[in-house]
Amino acid sequence: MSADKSSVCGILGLLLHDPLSTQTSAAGTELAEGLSLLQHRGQDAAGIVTCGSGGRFYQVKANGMVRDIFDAQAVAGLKGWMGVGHARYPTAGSSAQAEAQPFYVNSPYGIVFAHNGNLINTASLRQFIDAEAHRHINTDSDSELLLNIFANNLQKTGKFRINEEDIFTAISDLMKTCKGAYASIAMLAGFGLIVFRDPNGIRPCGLATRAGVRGGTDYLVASESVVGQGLGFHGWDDVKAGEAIIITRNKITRRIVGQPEVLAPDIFEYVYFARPDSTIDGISVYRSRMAMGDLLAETAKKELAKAGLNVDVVIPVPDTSRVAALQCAQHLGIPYREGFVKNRYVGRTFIMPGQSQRRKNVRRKLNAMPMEFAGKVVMLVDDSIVRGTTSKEIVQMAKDVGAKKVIFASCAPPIRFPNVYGIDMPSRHELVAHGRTQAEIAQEIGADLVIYQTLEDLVQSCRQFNPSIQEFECSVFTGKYVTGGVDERYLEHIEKLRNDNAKAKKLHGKVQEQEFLVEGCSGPMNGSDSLIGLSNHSPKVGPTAMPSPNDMVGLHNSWYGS
Ligand SMILES: O=P(O)(O)OC[C@H]1O[C@H](OP(=O)(O)OP(=O)(O)O)[C@H](O)[C@@H]1O
Ligand SMILES: NC(=O)CC[C@H](N)C(=O)O
Ligand SMILES: [Mg+2]
Repeated sequence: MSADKSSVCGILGLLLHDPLSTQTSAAGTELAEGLSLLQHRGQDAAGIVTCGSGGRFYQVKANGMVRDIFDAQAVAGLKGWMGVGHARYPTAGSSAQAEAQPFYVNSPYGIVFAHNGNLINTASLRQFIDAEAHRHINTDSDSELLLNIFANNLQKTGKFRINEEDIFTAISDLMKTCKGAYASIAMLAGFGLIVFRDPNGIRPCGLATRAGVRGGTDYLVASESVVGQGLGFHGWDDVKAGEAIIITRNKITRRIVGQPEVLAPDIFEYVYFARPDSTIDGISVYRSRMAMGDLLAETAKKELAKAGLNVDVVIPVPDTSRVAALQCAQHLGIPYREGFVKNRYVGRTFIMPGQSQRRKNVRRKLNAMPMEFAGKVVMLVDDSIVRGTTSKEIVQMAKDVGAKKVIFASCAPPIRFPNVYGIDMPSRHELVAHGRTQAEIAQEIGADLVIYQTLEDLVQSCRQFNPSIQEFECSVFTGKYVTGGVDERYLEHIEKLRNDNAKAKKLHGKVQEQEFLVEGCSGPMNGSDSLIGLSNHSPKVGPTAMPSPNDMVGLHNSWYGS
């Protein structure tokens, strides 16, 4: 993962009570700010859609980083009192701009939709949507499918105006049909926000409130609590597994609609994805990483004694592992040193399919300080070893600057299986631990010894802060998928999508698509874009591309503010 940093998504929803905000870009401004606090979750594309007077939607979305897409001009066009945002790293379909979120469908009622997660039964859903629901799906994105299942369930009521019961029933039916992970936010034109989390609550999502500027309550929904804190919201509350929440200007209604509602949050959020200053399902990410360091130290003590090694210094692999490495060093009573300095100005290298490019990128990103390594037995601590690209390169760098011996310790157990719930883990054969013993992994990355956290200790690092959580989603370590229903055919399918060759091909396709756009033709469009023709696509190519806000053709809506 080192080349792309994160490979999950961030979702965000905001509803302001202030009636005057209908005419301003107050919500759009805060959404852009909030999205920048979720940037670590996905750097491929970002989008915001707001809803203004008359239920009209305004949209800005593009490939690239939040700060590049949402400049003052873009934000100024995002008018309205509520909105939805998304920062994307694709796990299904491609990274084409047409698959950037939020998605939109005009029928019924006008729905905007953002999704974090991944569906595992897309083939049968696609068949249903096509053959039975007769709805058009224009991309390979699973999120567009999820939106259309939701829209179809609402449409089935046949009502001009739906009520809360109808919405809860639609989501309950969706949860029976859609398998996989989904933390989702839907915005109904002129009405409000609808939030739901799959029956295992695999991906994180919570909400918070604050007093509105002219009275009433403002609502925020986001993947991580850090957004609430950053925007001045209080009382962070996680959406429960299988829960659906309807938020309007005047009221919030919550109900568990999914079965079996066994919370099993993805443990990798704590290991790597989430920001340390977030709390997810009642567990501080920071504290869980400290605990990972403590428990890793216990395992390290045993393994080092077995190998007859005495460590001189503990060095983290920046950034994520710092918290755990410091704690591990303290627990072992061994000095902690920042032996690697990270160049924080190396931006994301836009989609890196090749292994050689990834390796170069590690060297560009990290630099070793010789005095911390020379003549020493060093223990490097990282949060996880995925492909082994970072560890291999880093071990070599440590040796190049004179380390006597290099021990590599991981806060997570060996990763041997792909993730199917919204993390773009590489294909099995690209995982360095797949089919290798611990000794073989050490040999592969060039370390004198590799130490892994046990799964039991990793679970304990998180669970001790919220013992009510009975289960965590740990399939990347165990191959056991919490939802069931992941068969070998599906795994083969995602392997084909995720291996380096496939990504290289996609990249090629993307370049072609961009060239296509330069010539002024339209690329693939998602639902809404078919209404607004080309305007969703930036006429420019490259990271500086900046779309102008689009006035999406919204239905005139009498729910609010028309
Ligand atoms: O085995 P690999 O395939 O190399 O992947 C594992 C590495 O990737 C991540 O770091 P990254 O540089 O993405 O982010 P960070 O700065 O948050 O640690 C993670 O923290 C590991 O260091
Ligand atoms: N990482 C994610 O949550 C991605 C969401 C969705 N599956 C997509 O590919 O756009
Ligand atoms: Mg790292």
